[in-house]
Amino acid sequence: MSTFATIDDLPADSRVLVRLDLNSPIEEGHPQDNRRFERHAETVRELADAGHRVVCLAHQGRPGRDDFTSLAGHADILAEHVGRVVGFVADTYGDEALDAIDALDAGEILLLENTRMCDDELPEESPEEKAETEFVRTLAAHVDAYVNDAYSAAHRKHASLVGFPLVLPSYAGRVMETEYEANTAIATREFDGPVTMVVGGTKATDVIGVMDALDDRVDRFLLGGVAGELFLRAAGHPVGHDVGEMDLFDEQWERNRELIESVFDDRGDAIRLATDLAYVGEDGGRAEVAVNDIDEKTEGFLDVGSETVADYEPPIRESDAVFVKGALGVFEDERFADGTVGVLESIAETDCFSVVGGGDTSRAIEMYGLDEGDFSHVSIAGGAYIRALTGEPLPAVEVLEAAADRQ
Ligand SMILES: Nc1ncnc2c1ncn2[C@@H]1O[C@H](COP(=O)(O)OP(=O)(O)O)[C@@H](O)[C@H]1O
Ligand SMILES: O=C(OP(=O)(O)O)[C@H](O)COP(=O)(O)O
Repeated sequence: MSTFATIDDLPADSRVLVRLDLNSPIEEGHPQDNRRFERHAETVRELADAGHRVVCLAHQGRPGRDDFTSLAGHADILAEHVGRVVGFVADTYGDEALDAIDALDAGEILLLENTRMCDDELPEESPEEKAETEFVRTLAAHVDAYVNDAYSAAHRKHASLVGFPLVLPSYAGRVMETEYEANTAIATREFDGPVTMVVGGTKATDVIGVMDALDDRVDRFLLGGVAGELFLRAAGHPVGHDVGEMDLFDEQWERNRELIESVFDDRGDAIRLATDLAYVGEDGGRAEVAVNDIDEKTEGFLDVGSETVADYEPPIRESDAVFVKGALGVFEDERFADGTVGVLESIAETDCFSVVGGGDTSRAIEMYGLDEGDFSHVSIAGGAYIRALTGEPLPAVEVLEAAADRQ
């Protein structure tokens, strides 16, 4: 059981700052609806129905990346799920934001601009330093309480996640409560047979550190996505080619090279890498190549190949538990969905304990008509849930717990 206070403890008629995680896939500049909106809408609706004035904070993407956008479109999607108007101001803590907060009536909802557009938000610093920032001090003076519902971002020491609990009465929202409880129970669960982790996606920096820390809990790792290509590089294959403006490979390789090589040296026998990869062929369709036939780094690989999908099926079938973090390919494009969908189908066919995590990855379940009931738990958290598996505390949860002790 958690030791934080929840919104059941929130005093009546509060003006409350609520941190959500609406970080979503962006297509042609527009956020795509996903289960993060649906889940957070429950907390927001409950607060508004109870007569609180609700000021929402959230982030989208990372500066310099294509997915770094305004939250204007997010407000519309959130409103649809909540069933109430959600006002939006393109400001984080300036006069426009403060006037809109002050003008809220009971039951009204406001979403402020992307927290990462504010300089105080991102550098990872201690909660004490974050609590001193102008962003936190200014907003805190205009509200009565803080609610953190963003379990999926709780592994980040950003101002909107760790600063407010030091200066405001603080509570966990419904998503924070349920995700915390589910993921903590999973982290402490014992399994009799082999435990497998499917590791993919773009955030290699997050997953490689966790692979190292999960040394004694996971028996084998099945790799794909950007993380998988970085390990293929460590194995001497010339893969991992940056396409467009997204610097996914070279920067992450430089940053993690030593760790990747050391994890590979220590756990090489537990790590399964793709034996073939898929790319855009000359006719614009999906083409595949065996990893051993790749001589130079000329292609951007967007999925694992069909031989790899077949290779990954037996270890999944023999597992007692399978954890998924990150997609094995760019499944949003049907041509490159085979790896992600193939692995999810293999898991769905077994009766092992299974968890699928990640805001993007969990979306593949509904996009490709898989049945959520075939998985033990589908989490809207990715990095936070695998961090929880290591037993390491999440900074944003720790400050909520400390706040409850003081309240
Ligand atoms: N080889 C690849 N190159 C570029 N993007 C990839 C590749 N493989 C997977 N992806 C992308 O990874 C995304 C999921 O990454 P990530 O954010 O790490 O996971 P999640 O949000 O599920 O935690 C998917 O949207 C998918 O398009
Ligand atoms: O989407 C998120 O994490 P996830 O991709 O690990 O699920 C969170 O919003 C954290 O975002 P960040 O990884 O850009 O800090």
